[in-house]
Amino acid sequence: MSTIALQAPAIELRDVCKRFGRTEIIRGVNLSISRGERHAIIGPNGAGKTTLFNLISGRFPISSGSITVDGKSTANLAPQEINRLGLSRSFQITSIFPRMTVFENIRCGLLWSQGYRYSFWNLLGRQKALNEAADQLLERLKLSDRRNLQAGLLSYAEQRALEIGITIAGGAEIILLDEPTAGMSHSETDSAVALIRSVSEGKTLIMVEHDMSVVFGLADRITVLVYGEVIASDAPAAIRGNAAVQEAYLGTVAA
Ligand SMILES: Nc1ncnc2c1ncn2[C@@H]1O[C@H](COP(=O)(O)OP(=O)(O)OP(=O)(O)O)[C@@H](O)[C@H]1O
Repeated sequence: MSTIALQAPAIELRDVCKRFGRTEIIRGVNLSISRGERHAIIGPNGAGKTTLFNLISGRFPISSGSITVDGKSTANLAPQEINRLGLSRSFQITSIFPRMTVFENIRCGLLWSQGYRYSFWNLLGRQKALNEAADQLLERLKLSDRRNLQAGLLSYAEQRALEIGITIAGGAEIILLDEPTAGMSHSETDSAVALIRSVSEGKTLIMVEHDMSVVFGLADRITVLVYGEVIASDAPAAIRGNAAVQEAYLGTVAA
């Protein structure tokens, strides 16, 4: 790896715009996220947070501007190619396989990240190293005792934990989590925060989250998006004290 690449931010967006038809949803976003940073993107409903994730992860092409992951341009790259640059994302809606066991879901995440597809399942499923890696990950997720249960039978919070596991299974250095604690009780949220803290240790974490206790408890830096524009990007204390942010967003939620 070159020195330039070593110094590059994990993610950099320059003047990124996204239009759907004539509507401009993301309007000239500049954002630089350092390696190892835990970064939260907050803002009112419809501000464009998920769209931003979709642009970073390559689900949608940008209309103009540029995005780099680890110093490399993602222009014209498919989501799986961006994934191979070391970026992995979760979705707002759970994307687990409900009829497969918890163990099989994790093993699937590991296989997928290694570039294999389901047709290789049986052949590779016997591999001892793969099974061991899956079991280790289940332990980190505190789901070992659910190993052989159909994933669809897990509690909602456990399903979200499993999803985080699938997201990190490939060892990605940059993890994008979309509303990881949505729909959870206080105690479930506390467990999810502990899990996210542990799995993102030493990695770059970017999350979209509405729960301000999660945001202010986890993030090193917070970006506030309003109507597709960044109105502030700063340390949590500065965000909390920012009058424009208070007016546009924090005044309306418990922070
Ligand atoms: N594929 C699409 N086609 C057209 N419009 C879209 C598309 N995806 C999102 N939008 C619009 O872009 C705007 C931003 O949506 P987005 O889901 O990114 O907001 P958000 O900040 O994540 O909101 P929330 O907090 O409610 O999840 C919305 O007005 C939405 O209707």
